[in-house]
Amino acid sequence: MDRPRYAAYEAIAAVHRDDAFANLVLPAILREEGLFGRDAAFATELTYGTLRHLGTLDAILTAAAGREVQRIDPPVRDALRLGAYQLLHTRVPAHAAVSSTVDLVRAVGPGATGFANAVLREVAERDVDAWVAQLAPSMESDPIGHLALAYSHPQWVVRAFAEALGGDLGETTRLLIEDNERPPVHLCARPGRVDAVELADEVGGAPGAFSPYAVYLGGGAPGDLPAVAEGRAHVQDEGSQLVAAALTAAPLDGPDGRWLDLCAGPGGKAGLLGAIAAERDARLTAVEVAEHRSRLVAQATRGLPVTVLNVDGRTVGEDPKLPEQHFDRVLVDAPCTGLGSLRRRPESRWRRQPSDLSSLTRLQRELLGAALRAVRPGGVVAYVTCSPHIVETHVTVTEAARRSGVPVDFVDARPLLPAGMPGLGDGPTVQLWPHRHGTDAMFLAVLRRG
Ligand SMILES: C[S@@+](CC[C@H](N)C(=O)[O-])C[C@H]1O[C@@H](n2cnc3c(N)ncnc32)[C@H](O)[C@@H]1O
Repeated sequence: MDRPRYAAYEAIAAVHRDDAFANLVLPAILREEGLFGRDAAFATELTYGTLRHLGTLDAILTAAAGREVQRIDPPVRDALRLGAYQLLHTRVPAHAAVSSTVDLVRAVGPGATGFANAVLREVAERDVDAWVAQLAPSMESDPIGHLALAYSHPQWVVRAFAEALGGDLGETTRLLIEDNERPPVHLCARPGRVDAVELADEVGGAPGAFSPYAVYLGGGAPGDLPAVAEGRAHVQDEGSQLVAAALTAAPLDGPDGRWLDLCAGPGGKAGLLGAIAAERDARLTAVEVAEHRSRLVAQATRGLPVTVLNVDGRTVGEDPKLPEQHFDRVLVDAPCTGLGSLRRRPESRWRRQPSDLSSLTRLQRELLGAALRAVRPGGVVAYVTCSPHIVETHVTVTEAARRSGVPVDFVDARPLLPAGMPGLGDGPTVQLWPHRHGTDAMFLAVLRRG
């Protein structure tokens, strides 16, 4: 059997059968199968592409099979998804996509080879645009339903994006298209260790458009880079760099040596904040509730002026290491739905549910409340999410500030980002976007305690 396709099938099946994460399970499968170079790249493209386009593929397979895709045996269903992806989204010739999928079905669901052959031949009758035209509701009658099917996102996610974009469906469409692209790897050149231009030269990449620390990697595995192994750089989306650096750019009167990161795991932003703290004689306390993630924070900040605490961030005022009114700058990079980084996690759009929002927003409010207790009068708090969902952004910030009983003012976050950055809106908060900035959709609100 074709090994790259088998590897892709195994990864997709593990995501659906075992709730695995594609970015973790696929590298292990590629190693087991001994796949490198072009074969590994092909298997990766098939896996990620199939998972991203799953919603549209399933609608097409349902029509082609004449029965709900959910009623097809799971191994055969995943093989068909992989075959349909090749037919509709790659340059693989139709006969090769069909015959390799039938071979796969012979191994994973032997009774279904005739069925698989017939369904894929039906899928191959049209291209993806013709299928969408046939199956999606019209843009006029049901724009959210249309965009969801055409660009393979759940309807509730499309609705949330459209709302955060002020109802602009043209921009929403550009965002959905961007979510289906393979995102480039961004590196963060750690200040004091390496300069972004030097790092770009060293790794054959290009300096980032906005963050002074960002380098866009051209290709290759970032884990193999000496700069990453030696702690001069780490992998981090440019948007994450910008919002972490914004906290350190907020003007402050008085002392500026005690910084706090209340949700630090696995340590990307703590790594950047720690490197900036080292240059400014400050010290960062990095809090993470999950033990294994707090160990990752310790690894990510080795050699930097960072103290890692494996405690619940909501214990400010109870834990003697987290006194109230003590810190000058506080970051709350809150747990969230992650709807702003769907490009990087191909299966996550199908896993997340609107029902996740209520427990997450409660936790977000409590953590931001704790941050407002931890910061000293005159100090600043940055609230960050990698989600643009307004319930996790504007609603959480407004509610947490209102309930905190602490006097706070919004600081305009736009001047805390590099000069000349386009598309930052009317302030005082900032929402970054993949289709506008090439970053994850990070949200940033900066509050100053009165
Ligand atoms: C969005 S992630 C933070 C990412 C991190 N700042 C970075 O840049 O690598 C949120 C983190 O908050 C942690 N967390 C969740 N609840 C927490 C709590 N009550 N106290 C402290 N950390 C918490 C999660 O385990 C998770 O690691």
